[in-house]
Amino acid sequence: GLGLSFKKDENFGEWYSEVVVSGEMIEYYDISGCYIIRPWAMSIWEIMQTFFDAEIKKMKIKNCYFPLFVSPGVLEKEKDHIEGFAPEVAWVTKSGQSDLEVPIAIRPTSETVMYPYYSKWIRGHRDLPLKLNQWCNVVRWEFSNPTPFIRSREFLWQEGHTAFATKSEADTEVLDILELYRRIYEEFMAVPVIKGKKSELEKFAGGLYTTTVEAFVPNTGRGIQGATSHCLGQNFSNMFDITFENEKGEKAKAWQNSWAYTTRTIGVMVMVHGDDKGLVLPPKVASVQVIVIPVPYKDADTQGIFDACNATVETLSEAGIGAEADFRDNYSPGWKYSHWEMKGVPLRIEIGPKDLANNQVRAVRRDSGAKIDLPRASLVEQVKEILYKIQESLFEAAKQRRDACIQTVKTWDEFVEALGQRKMILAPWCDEVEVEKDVKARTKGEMGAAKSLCSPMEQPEIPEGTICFASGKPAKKWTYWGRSY
Ligand SMILES: O=C1CCCN[C@@H]1CCCn1cnc2ccccc2c1=O
Repeated sequence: GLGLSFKKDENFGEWYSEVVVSGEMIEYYDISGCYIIRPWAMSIWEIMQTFFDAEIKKMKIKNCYFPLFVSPGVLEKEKDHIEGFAPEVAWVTKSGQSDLEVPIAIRPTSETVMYPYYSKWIRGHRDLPLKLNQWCNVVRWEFSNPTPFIRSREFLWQEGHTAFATKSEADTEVLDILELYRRIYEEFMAVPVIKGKKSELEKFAGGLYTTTVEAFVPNTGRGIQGATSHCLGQNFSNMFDITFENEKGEKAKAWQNSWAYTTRTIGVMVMVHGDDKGLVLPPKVASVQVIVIPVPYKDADTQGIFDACNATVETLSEAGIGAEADFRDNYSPGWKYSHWEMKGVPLRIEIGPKDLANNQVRAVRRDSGAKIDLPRASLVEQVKEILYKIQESLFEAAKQRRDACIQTVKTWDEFVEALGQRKMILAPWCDEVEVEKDVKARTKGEMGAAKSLCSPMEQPEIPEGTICFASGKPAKKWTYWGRSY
């Protein structure tokens, strides 16, 4: 088909909606906020899942599966945890023609589903640590503008729920998992993220503290929460009576964590790397890393060209490279170039009569458009090297674009100016909830208010006497602020 009708830098929202469909990742569905995840995106989810699942297995975390349905009594057990979220809970009220005696909730998250059983299973300190994870879907009936991958009423995620005898074990795991989330973004998606801690206002209200990896979308100037790793403290073990007899024979409350990343990761990757020709997939998450296109010329040895294409796919596949050929004879080479560029395949290999004669192939990089002639003799090493370079340069380019959007400020006026320039703003803050609420109130507008994104784990030095940009009180920490998704 034809190219995109919207340009990324001119109509970002329309560009995004179009590119996920034209790139064959998403099909729109007749229920608002719900999307079909097609194989081209599902394969990315599976590549990340394979990595993350292997890593948590190394940490002795076990997979399980709890029911989708939540009984109301248990869901509403924790008032302040649920109050802000209640409007998003979807309920089953009928089966067939008849009403259910009691409506049943569909899980928006699984704390209340799982923790009554944690209480039952955890008796003594030898039952700890209990570390479970599940790969599943969750439903949150949100009403703010639905966006494929970024904000949908049903999404896929993993949710880890762990219980420990001591706080220090929980604190350690929170950061171990956060590092895995950083790796998913930076090593696989080639998207730079900032590790940090959420403010009291922005954290998960049911927990003790929330850590996060924050990404940024330069085109919209909005931060986006990439994944979260919460320490729940003993809040839920108090609520659900998850106690154990410690070594001294005393009854003690478990220390818990919960952590998740979702299919939102795919949307962030599309937003950061995509361009006006379509998706741009980092090689690490591309199921097809190399697409081989035959370029026959009149009757010049067409079979020889096809054989060379097959041999190229064979050789690359044997070396563990995701390679395919497009032999469809009802499409021209030019059409195929555009098609596979739209799908974001990192590297294209063209084989025409000249290439055949010179025993070489013509490689074309999706990210830079660079054309490179590769002798067949050293094909595998060269392709591996090029894929490695594509991965690295995508990350470096994204990091440069993101860093160009960061502005450090000291005063309110500088803050407001930077916000107007759609920046991610690093400011010294007094860390008071009322002041954060005040910043939100003072920056309200049709673009949405500014909020705190995170306080980076890597804290720059705060010179003596530094005052908070918003309140003038003594600053306690450097914090990133901005508009967000
Ligand atoms: O993030 C995570 C990581 C995985 C496990 N859950 C935590 C916290 C979820 C917070 N949350 C988010 N939306 C909700 C929507 C409806 C009901 C409850 C909730 C809710 O508790």
